[in-house]
Formats: sequence, structure tokens, C-alpha cells
Amino acid sequence: MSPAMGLVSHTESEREDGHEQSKYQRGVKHLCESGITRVPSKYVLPAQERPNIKKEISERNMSNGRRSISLPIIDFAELQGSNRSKALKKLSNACEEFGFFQVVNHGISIEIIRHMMDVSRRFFELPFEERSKYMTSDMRSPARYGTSFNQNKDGVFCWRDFLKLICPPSSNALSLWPTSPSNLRQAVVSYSTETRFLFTMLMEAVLECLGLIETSENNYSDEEEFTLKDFGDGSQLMVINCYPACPEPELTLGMPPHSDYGFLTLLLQDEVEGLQIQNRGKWVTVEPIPHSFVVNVGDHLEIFSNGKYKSVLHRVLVNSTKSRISVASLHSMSFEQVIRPSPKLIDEHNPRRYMDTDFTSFLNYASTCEPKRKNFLESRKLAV
Ligand SMILES: O=C(O)CCC(=O)C(=O)O
Ligand SMILES: [Fe+2]
Repeated sequence: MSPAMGLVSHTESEREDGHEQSKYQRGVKHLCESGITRVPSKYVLPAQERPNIKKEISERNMSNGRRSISLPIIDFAELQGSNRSKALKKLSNACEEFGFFQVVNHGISIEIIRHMMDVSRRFFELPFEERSKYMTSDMRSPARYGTSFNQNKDGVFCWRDFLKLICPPSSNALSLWPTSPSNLRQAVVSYSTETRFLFTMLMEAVLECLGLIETSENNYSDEEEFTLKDFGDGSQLMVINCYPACPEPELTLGMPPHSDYGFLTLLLQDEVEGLQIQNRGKWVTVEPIPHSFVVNVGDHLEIFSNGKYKSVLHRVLVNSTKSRISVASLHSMSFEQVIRPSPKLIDEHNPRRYMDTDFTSFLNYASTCEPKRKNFLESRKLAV
């Protein structure tokens, strides 16, 4: 090959790379609409990080479903009623052992849930040009459409597109949320109001489990720097995830192993399973219970409880036949609040295990490196 030819082919391949790159930045939905039959190399994980779906299916058959997990079920009506102390024990065990539980009888109407799922699905069915109006790398934007986990940093992309909405009252920028589908704003406002209330009631129960408030009396210890209102008025991020059907699901993941940053995440999923959590060193699939919530402990609650409650790694599998939608509502105190272990949970037997953290340091971290696994939480740990 002459030097001139070499130069030409080099330039062409660079152009090709640039083109390929921007194709992936547009997301998996867009990619699937172009009619692919194989997973492009951009999404192929190194062998040791792949989900090993075939092995899991055969093990699941052999052990009669043991690879899927029945999470502890918290009956919210029981928690708010006469059986509170029994429900509190179950809740506390769930937060310590699994970091996850399911909430049934939560009182949020099926219409509100269906409406939320419906606008979520329809948003991802919009033409790409409409969805792409909300593409931004600004992590503080009230509405952010994107793909993968961190599309500016991920070496290998994961098989998901998302719409993230910062919910009122943390954001007064409702006017910047998508206008299409026409009823999206109204559906998300109703849904976020209800989930915020459910989160606040669950936090009240968690504070009681931790011995930080007394049964239903809302008596806070003088040492605490917060009240339940700080949770009720705190931050709420609605993450709508879309995982299109994938031609080779054994090569990639919908979401890589990660933990969530907040106190609690309330997850709504459709009937397609995909969520896996790490339990006793193994990946186990969570079976969806229709109209219930999967709730998990986030990094802030692990820090606040001084390590008593666990923020557990989870990931998402994709499959070859069905696309999947999930809606994760991530809750914490206000974005300005510094999170630290509760002073009441520190003594000579339980030394302080985490340093102070705030949302800005999390965002800085998330925007400068691949926020996979529990890297951020690990970075907040003190040597004890
Ligand atoms: O889609 C799921 O099941 C999980 C989503 C999730 O983990 C997240 O949005 O943080
Ligand atoms: Fe998550």
C-alpha cells in the first residue's frame, strides 16, 4: 500500500468511527429502529462481565427456580395499621439482609400507575427528533434524555435509553419537561406526588427501625439535625428506563452493576423481568409483582445508618423478544444537604464508618469517571 493510500484509508476509517460514535449516542431505540440483527461491538461486554444467561436458565430449571428471589414483602397497609411493630421488624431485616424489599397495598391507585407507565412507553415511541430535544450532558438539567449509563464516559455502552426528570419541589422547571406525549407532565406530577408521600412514610418507618424516632410520635432526638419534613421536601429524580429487545442478550446488559445514590429508590417495572440483585455473592432475578414497588436502600441510607442498612449492587438483563420499561424514583434530602452517619448510631462499638458527602461531590464523581459498581460509596468509607 502506498503512503497516500494508507492516508486515505486512515481518514476514511476515522470518518467511519465518528459516524459510528454519533450513531450510538442516539441510543439503542434508534439503533434497533435501523434494523440490526447483531449487537454492535460497542455494546459487547468483556467475557467475564457478561450475564451468562444460558447457564442461569439451566441452573434455574435444575434448581426449580432458586436463582430467582422472593424479596421480603412489606404490606404498607399493615405498616400503617395495627400490625406496625411486626411490619417494622420485617422492614429492618429486609434493609439489613437484602437491601431490597417489595411494597404491596401501598395505596397508590392503579390508574396513576398505568398512566405513568403509559406516558413512559409513549415517550420512547416518539420520533427520535422529538426525544432528542432533551439530550444534554448537563446532569442538573430538569429533563435529560440519554443512553447507556454515562454516555460520555462508558467504554462499552449498555442497552438502555433513559429520560431523567428532576421533580418539584426541588425543581421549579416543570416548564422544561417534555411537552410530548401531551399528558406526560400531568402523569408524572401525579405519580411523583404519590411516590414522594410513600417514600416519606417508608422513611418514617426506617427512622423508627433505626431507633431515631419513637413510635408514631415523631419525637426526634436533639442530636439529630433533620426532621421527617427534610425527607418529604427532599430531592426526587424520576428515571424512566427503556430497554429495547436485544438480538444477543447474552453479550450485554441493560444496566451494569451499580448502587443508587439516594436514601430509597421506588422502582416500578412492567411485566417483563430483568432486574437482578446481588445476594450472597450471586446474581438473582427479582420477579415482578404487578402494581407493586421494588424498593431498595441507596448509598445515602447506608451512610446515614452508619452501615447497618446495605446499598446493594443491582443490574438489568435484556432479552431477545420483549422490550422493557421501568420507572425508578430516587429520593434523598435536598441536593444541598450534607449526608453523614446519624450521631445516635455511632458509639465505641460502632465507630463512624463514612465521611460527609453531598450531592455536588456525587455529581462531580459521576461526571468524571464511570460510576459503576459501588465506587462512589467506597470512596466515602473511612478506615475503621
Ligand atoms: O430497570 C430496572 O429494573 C432497574 C433500574 C435501576 O436500577 C435504576 O434506574 O437505577
Ligand atoms: Fe438502580
